[in-house]
Amino acid sequence: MSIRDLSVSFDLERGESRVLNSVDVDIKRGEILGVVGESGSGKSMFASALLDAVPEPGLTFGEIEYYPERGGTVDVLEQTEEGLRQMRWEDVAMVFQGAMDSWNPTMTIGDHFEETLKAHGEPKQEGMDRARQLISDVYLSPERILNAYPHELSGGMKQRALIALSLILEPEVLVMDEPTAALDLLMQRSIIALLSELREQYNLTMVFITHDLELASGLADRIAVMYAFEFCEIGSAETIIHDGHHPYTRALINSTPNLNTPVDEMEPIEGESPDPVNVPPGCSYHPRCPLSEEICVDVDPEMYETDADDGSGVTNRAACHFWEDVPEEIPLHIEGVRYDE
Ligand SMILES: Nc1ncnc2c1ncn2[C@@H]1O[C@H](COP(=O)(O)OP(=O)(O)OP(=O)(O)O)[C@@H](O)[C@H]1O
Repeated sequence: MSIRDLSVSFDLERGESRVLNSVDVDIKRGEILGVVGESGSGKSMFASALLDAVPEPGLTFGEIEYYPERGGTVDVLEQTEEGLRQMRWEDVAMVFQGAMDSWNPTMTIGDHFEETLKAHGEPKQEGMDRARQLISDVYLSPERILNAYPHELSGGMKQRALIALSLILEPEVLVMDEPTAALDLLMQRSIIALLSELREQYNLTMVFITHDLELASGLADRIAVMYAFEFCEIGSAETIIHDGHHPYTRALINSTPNLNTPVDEMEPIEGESPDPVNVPPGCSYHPRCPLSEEICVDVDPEMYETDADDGSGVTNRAACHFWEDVPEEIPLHIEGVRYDE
């Protein structure tokens, strides 16, 4: 997918609320892009905008081009209702935040699979065979799950079943908004491992949205860090965790609690995340940034190339006037522990 100048705004009584501001990114076939940031930074808006599914009365601007494997180009924001309906699920599927609770309590899990197949005109027998395969792929028992009502399943089982359901129409891209929220650590890790396997097995491209940078680093090839409704840094997961060049990225790592961290070494990020109606001028992070100078108040920094290519074929970029000084000025106190190490 190629995303250019993607923005979302709401017209509020107190002014224009720009909850996604001019995001540019290319998502390569087969890659997993993690998007991380504080609560309210615009992550869900980015996810919804990718499917032109921003809640009313939000307006989405910019360009999203999706290149399906069958060839051609789909201009996502120019689709008719029917085009969008087809694209969602069949090309780009999404697991929304809190979707674990969106199962209809009066229907079995099997009914949900059947209904989805029917709504997209897919043959039932073949589709349900695929459902059984997908349910075993997510390490659940097909017979038990298909006949169960949602309330009979644990949170982790519901989430796994939901991931299976999202793949029923064989999408190429899976967008997931906080798919492991509300699950315990062990279950989070097992879902991350599962997503990794599914990517290989079904050749999926994934966008994985989370507030948890460590979790993202265990799964994603590349991580985009969101601050104030924009990407402030993007790079390989390795670079972002160990060698980020934006002060916010490093603050986020230093503020991440780790079981081995003594309480007095934890560093919560001072100040508040911005209000979308009143984003600070210049660099939006300047009011909270320890390196802030006059230029940061006056000039919105461009995305600087911080290292052309760290060997992974990924170019890392950070929107900071002082990106060269950041690693020395803001040391990482808390070594990020990657889940896959
Ligand atoms: N329906 C809406 N109308 C107007 N503003 C909204 C609406 N939904 C969300 N917002 C605002 O959009 C901004 C971005 O919200 P978003 O849900 O994308 O954040 P997030 O990073 O996903 O946060 P979280 O991790 O808490 O879900 C927030 O300031 C929020 O208040």
